[in-house]
Amino acid sequence: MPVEEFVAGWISGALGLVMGYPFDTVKVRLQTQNTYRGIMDCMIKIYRHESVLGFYKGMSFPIASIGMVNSVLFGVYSNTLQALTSTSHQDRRAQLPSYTCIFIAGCTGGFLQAYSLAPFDIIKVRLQNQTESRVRPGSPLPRYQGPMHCAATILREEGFRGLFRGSGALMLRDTPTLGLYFITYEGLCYQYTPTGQQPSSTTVLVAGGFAGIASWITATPFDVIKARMQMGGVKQKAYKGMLDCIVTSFRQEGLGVFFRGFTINSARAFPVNAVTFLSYEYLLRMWG
Ligand SMILES: CN(C)C(=N)NCCC[C@H](N)C(=O)O
Repeated sequence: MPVEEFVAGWISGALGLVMGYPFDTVKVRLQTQNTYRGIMDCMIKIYRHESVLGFYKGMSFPIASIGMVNSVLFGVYSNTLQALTSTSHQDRRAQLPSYTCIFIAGCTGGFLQAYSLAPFDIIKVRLQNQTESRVRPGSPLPRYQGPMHCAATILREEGFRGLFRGSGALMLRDTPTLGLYFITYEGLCYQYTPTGQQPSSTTVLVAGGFAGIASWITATPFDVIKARMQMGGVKQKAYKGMLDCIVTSFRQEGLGVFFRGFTINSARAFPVNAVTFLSYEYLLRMWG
């Protein structure tokens, strides 16, 4: 089993994360809180009340964890494709496997990444949703004082299953959309690369960026449900389950609720995934 895809996936995932983290914080706030009038209002409020550091709340932990999760995604994708088509990463540049195989491999990677992501993602979302400004002497402490404290609090108050709150929605979000993610990436690289050559850096950047946009556009409705389920145990009314979350959100806020964070998700997706795929390809070529 080629392991370099796992390592390259890890590093490239961490680089992509840093690139897109401020967008991600704004997105999570828009999806789960009703106090912001839009992207600009949210950004201005975060900056005023929490300084530039507010955009990076909870980032140290995801750098390591998202790297690991991305390593599961890219490693499982590549190894599944190899098992399905008996081709290596290099062979696949000369002859594109069928889109069905790419889709199945992407969905398999997406399914497994969802469950490895769930406990880390809930911690990220809860920390990003803390609106307290920087801690000053005398000011009340935020509910969670860091990723470890957040994990321990969830375990204590909500049990082990609490760490997997929203994981069903996360799986529904990631399985099909990651199939689409890899189809878009491989298809665009193949289309714009002369036969037998490696895709240029520009092609990889653009194909990676568009793969990110295509997948996040389709992922947004379940992304909203997932974030709300994850926050369900904190301030908002607790949902009885995913269906209750969908129905209640729709009844109270209309169809538009499922597209909350759509613009920022798409804007974030391009640079994050352009950087992720470029560093991934670069590392594999360096080791290849
Ligand atoms: C639509 N979905 C769930 C994805 N495309 N997931 C892959 C993650 C890629 C990158 N770390 C990112 O956060 O965009």
